[in-house]
Amino acid sequence: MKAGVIGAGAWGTALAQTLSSQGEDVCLWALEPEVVEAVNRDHLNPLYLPGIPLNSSVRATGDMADMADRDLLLIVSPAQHLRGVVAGLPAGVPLILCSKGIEAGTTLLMSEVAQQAQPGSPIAVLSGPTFAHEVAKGLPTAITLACGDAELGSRIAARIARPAFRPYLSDDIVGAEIGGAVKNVLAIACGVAEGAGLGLNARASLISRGFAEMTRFGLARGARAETLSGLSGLGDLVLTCSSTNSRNFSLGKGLGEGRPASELLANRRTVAEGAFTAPVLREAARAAMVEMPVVEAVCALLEDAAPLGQVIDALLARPLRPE
Ligand SMILES: NC(=O)C1=CN([C@@H]2O[C@H](COP(=O)(O)OP(=O)(O)OC[C@H]3O[C@@H](n4cnc5c(N)ncnc54)[C@H](O)[C@@H]3O)[C@@H](O)[C@H]2O)C=CC1
Ligand SMILES: O=C(CO)COP(=O)(O)O
Repeated sequence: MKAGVIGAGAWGTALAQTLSSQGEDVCLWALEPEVVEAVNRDHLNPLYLPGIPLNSSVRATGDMADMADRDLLLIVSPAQHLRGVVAGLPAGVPLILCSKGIEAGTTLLMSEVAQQAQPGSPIAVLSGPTFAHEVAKGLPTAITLACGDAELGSRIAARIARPAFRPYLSDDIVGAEIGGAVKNVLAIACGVAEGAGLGLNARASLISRGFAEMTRFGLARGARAETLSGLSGLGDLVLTCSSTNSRNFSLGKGLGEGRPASELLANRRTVAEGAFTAPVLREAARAAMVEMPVVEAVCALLEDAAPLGQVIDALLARPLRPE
């Protein structure tokens, strides 16, 4: 069994570590030569997953040609790079998409992008409440594995499951993807509430009303409600909206403290996907006639379109309505 992991950020490295823990031959593709060197020489990824010793069986490469002999590929690039990355892969190999986002310019989900870039490759989506450093340490984690082909999904689930890493199978790819993409934007909103000192009631309201937005949008795009209330939707929303371990929550916290988005986003090495997803989600929601006021508010702050106080006041002044 030879798996390839494409993308050696925190999540790709954690997945490579988990997979390699039970005899899977794992080859990890990294963009940065210094990551390739550090993984192969020191069994560390100090750039993206500092302080976690990696299994010596995780081998890194900077050459996509090394993926030619892999029979399973996990795609863990930032969402906006997924199209380019997938286009360079060998054809016909099952792809597990682990990136969370919606493509700018097309408003396509990652599975739709991958289908365009590699039309012959079977696709599954892996998404859920999974902080990379916890998974890499072997802490207990449950995650959704969505696949339209039940037999392939079962085989992949059995192959990637580990004693403390439990995939739950679903056939709702769209639902799994929408939960993961939307929760990142809502985590920015919850971070804003934290940074601006709005209190825990405000955070709970944002999680709950944000989940209503996620559900409205998901249903409009063909997701199933039970997927959105599962690990890849509500589960990941709760995780990401409650901890500064989340890059999206931390970004929001900075915005809530009054720091400009341009400063918070400049020169960062790690990805806060919600910042890229927010305007694309707004565009897709407007096109589908779905109201997403929390998402609209996050966009206004990211675009520096209105002062923080005004954005908060506008949300609070919305007409009263039934829950
Ligand atoms: N970190 C986490 O706990 C989790 C992350 N994810 C998702 O996984 C995806 C990757 O995130 P992380 O591993 O956290 O990334 P990261 O923030 O740790 O690292 C950034 C990654 O982007 C890559 N990158 C930068 N420019 C690129 C380019 N031009 N082409 C291809 N790759 C490029 C870097 O090589 C690096 O792998 C994101 O969509 C994220 O939402 C999903 C679950 C958990
Ligand atoms: O997706 C994640 C956890 O499931 C990671 O969240 P952040 O990208 O906000 O750090």
